[in-house]
Order: sequence, then C-alpha cells, then structure tokens
Amino acid sequence: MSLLIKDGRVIDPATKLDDICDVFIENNKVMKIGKDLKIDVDRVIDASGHLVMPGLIDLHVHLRDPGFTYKEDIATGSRAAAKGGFTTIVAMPNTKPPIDSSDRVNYVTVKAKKLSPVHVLQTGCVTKGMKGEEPADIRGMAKAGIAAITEDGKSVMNTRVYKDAMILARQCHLPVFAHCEDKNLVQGGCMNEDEISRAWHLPGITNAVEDVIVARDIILADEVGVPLHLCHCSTKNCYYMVKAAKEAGMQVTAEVCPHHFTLSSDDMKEGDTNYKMNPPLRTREDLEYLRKGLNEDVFDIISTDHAPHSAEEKEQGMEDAPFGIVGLETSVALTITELVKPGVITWMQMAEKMSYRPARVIRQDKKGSIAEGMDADITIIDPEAEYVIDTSTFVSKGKNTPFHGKKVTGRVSYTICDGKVVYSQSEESDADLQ
Ligand SMILES: NC(=O)N[C@@H](CC(=O)O)C(=O)O
Ligand SMILES: [Zn+2]
Ligand SMILES: [Zn+2]
Repeated sequence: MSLLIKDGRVIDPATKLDDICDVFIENNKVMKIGKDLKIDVDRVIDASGHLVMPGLIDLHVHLRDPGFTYKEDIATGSRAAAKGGFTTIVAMPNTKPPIDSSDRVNYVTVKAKKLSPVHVLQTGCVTKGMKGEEPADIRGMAKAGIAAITEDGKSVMNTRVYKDAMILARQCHLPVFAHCEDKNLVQGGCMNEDEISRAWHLPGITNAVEDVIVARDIILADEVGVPLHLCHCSTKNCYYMVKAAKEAGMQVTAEVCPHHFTLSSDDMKEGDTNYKMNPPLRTREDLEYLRKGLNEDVFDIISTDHAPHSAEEKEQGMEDAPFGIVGLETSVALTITELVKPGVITWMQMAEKMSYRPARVIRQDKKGSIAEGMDADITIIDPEAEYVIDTSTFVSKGKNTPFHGKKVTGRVSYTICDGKVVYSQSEESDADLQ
C-alpha cells in the first residue's frame, strides 16, 4: 500500500519543518517529503488547508481490560483513539486483576494486536497487586515489552518500596510514571478544596495532596537516576517544581490533561459527577499556571488520562461516583480551541507535546516525527472545522465528560497508522448517512 498526502501543512518537530509539502508513504515508512511530488500511488489524500502531524501519542489511557470491560475494552478504546487522532496509546495497569506480571502484559498486547487499529503499549504496576508492599516482577514485565512502570490510580506510599522498584526500572531502562496523591492527606476528598467545595459541603482535596508527592518523587527518582514522568499535573506548585527540576538537569517530564487546562473548579455544575476526576479541577490561578507551563514547555506533554466509567457508576453522587472522565475523542479539539487558537502554544508545540515528546519518553525512536525513514503514523487535522461535542457520536463506551455540548474548533480528518488509513472523518460521515 502506497499513499501520497498532498498539499498539507506538514509540521515535524524533529526537523522543525513547517511548510506546505507532499508526503509519500510506502511499506509502513515515510519515504519522501517534498513539494509537488509526482509518484504513482495506490491512494492520494488531498490535505490542502489541513495540518499534517506525526501520529499523536497518548501516554495515559485506561482501556479497562481485564476486569472492567463494561467501562471500556481494547476494541472500543483503541477505535476511540484512532478517531481522536492517536496512532499510539499507552495503557494503564489499574485493571482487575492489575497488570503486574509478564503473563498479564502479554494478555493485553496479544489482544491489542488482534483488535486494535493503532499501536497499544502496556505499562506495568510498580508493586505486586498494586498493594504498595513489594515491587512487582518488573524485570519480567520489561522482557514482555512494557513501556513504563506506574501505580496510576494511587501513589506508592512506602518510599523504600518505591525506591527499590525505581532501581529495577532503571536497570531495565524503563521510565516511572507517577500519579501523585498523598493517601494520608486526601481523606475522602472528592473535589478541589476551596470556597466552592465548602459551599457545597463536600470534602476537599488540597494542592498539597499532590504537591508533597511530586516533590518526593522528583527527589527520589533523581537519587536513583531513573527518568520520571509526572502524570496529570494540576497545581501551581507543580509548575515551579518541574521548572526547578528541569533547570537542575533532572530527568523529569510532565503531562497536563485537556480538562485541567480548560476548566477550573468554578466551572463545575453542582452534583454533576462528569466534573469529578483525580486530580480535581483546581482554581483559576492553578489553571493559568498550567497554561503558562505549557507555553514555556515546562509541561512538555499533553495526555488525556482517558478514564471511562459507566453511567450507573457516575450516577452515584459526588462523594461516591468514581473519579475520571473520557478524553480520547475530545483532546485534539480542546488543545486547538483552548491552547493553539488563543496563542498559548503554536502548532509546532502541539505536535511536540502530543507526539514528539511522548515518543521520546517511551523511547519510540521511529515515532513522533514525519521525517523520511520514520514510521508511517500520521494525523491529518482540519484546523478550522467547527462543531459541538456530542457524546452520542463517541466510539468509546464511556460518555462521562463535562464537554458534551461544548463548541470547539479543530477536528481530526484522517488517522494513518502503519501506512493505512485507520480513521477517516469523511468516510465516517458517509457511513452515518447510509
Ligand atoms: N484520573 C482519574 O480520575 N481516574 C483514573 C485513575 C487515575 O488516573 O488516577 C481511573 O482509573 O479512573
Ligand atoms: Zn492518576
Ligand atoms: Zn490515569
């Protein structure tokens, strides 16, 4: 299969290319980039007026298989990813049972090879059974091909156990993805601790719940010498700590999720659990620091933390409903609407934060760039398309999002993975009409 993408604005962070070009793809590789390429191909895509980016990579996705497939499964989650413009997704291990052994890693990767239109990489737990007591079989899981270790959903509170696991991760050349939340401080909080939580008489989560663990993890990972990736950063002090760590030359990367750079706690609707996620929506001041950090590249990665839950679970009320919202099918539009269009980040920064930098974190040398010789994973975006987010169009089983009804600009037109079109917006709308 050969493909020619014509007349798109090609954005490549690796070579700093930002120009109207044609891209020729064959045998799962980018073969040539140039102006007015005249090549005989199986398919031509007219990308005029569109952005052509390296395939987007989401480092933080909950696919929920095994154990919670009523929330999401590998087939629906990966198709939602393709629709959202992602060609590689990294799955979190907080399933039932948790992914803490090579057999369980193999279960997901074998299934994903069969069912997923995009690349699925699995992560492994830091501790056995996610119990926080002893390191999981990190060497075994490394052999099975995990992308990182993480206890996402909670923090490893025993620092000694965490350090032992970090040493193993370093020996296996794996990064550590950190969910930062002090279990002893959080005390049943279900939203940000501020005047709104007090007015609604709901237990709050302070910034320190996150910040004290961010500080600990940066210091611990630096002492061990393992790359640390901070998940879903949401606070002002997180900005200062990541900035300082980077200035000190520490191996730290940090992600921000679209909901945290779009909404603050004063946007919440009372009793609506689609605004409940972990970490919670913070204050307007925190949000401004996230945007500042994205602009300055203190925050180098945008990931979704796609966390699907069933409608029944989300109907349990603010205190009892699970934390989390879906993100795969809204991330590109929110990034364009909230960051690129208002001038917080450039298109180049968007490609860096959603593809190039994530690829570096998980050491995917042939991804995150559309230079010649790279894997033919490409996302084509219509930057001017305007529409209203509608959960009834979601491929994901999860409809839990506060963005239903939000007017946005920017839409994925094509997702190309391994040189094949795995999602096409126009073909999807044709299918809708039939
Ligand atoms: N982010 C969330 O609110 N929920 C995630 C867990 C997590 O990412 O910490 C989940 O698994 O549902
Ligand atoms: Zn988390
Ligand atoms: Zn998560």
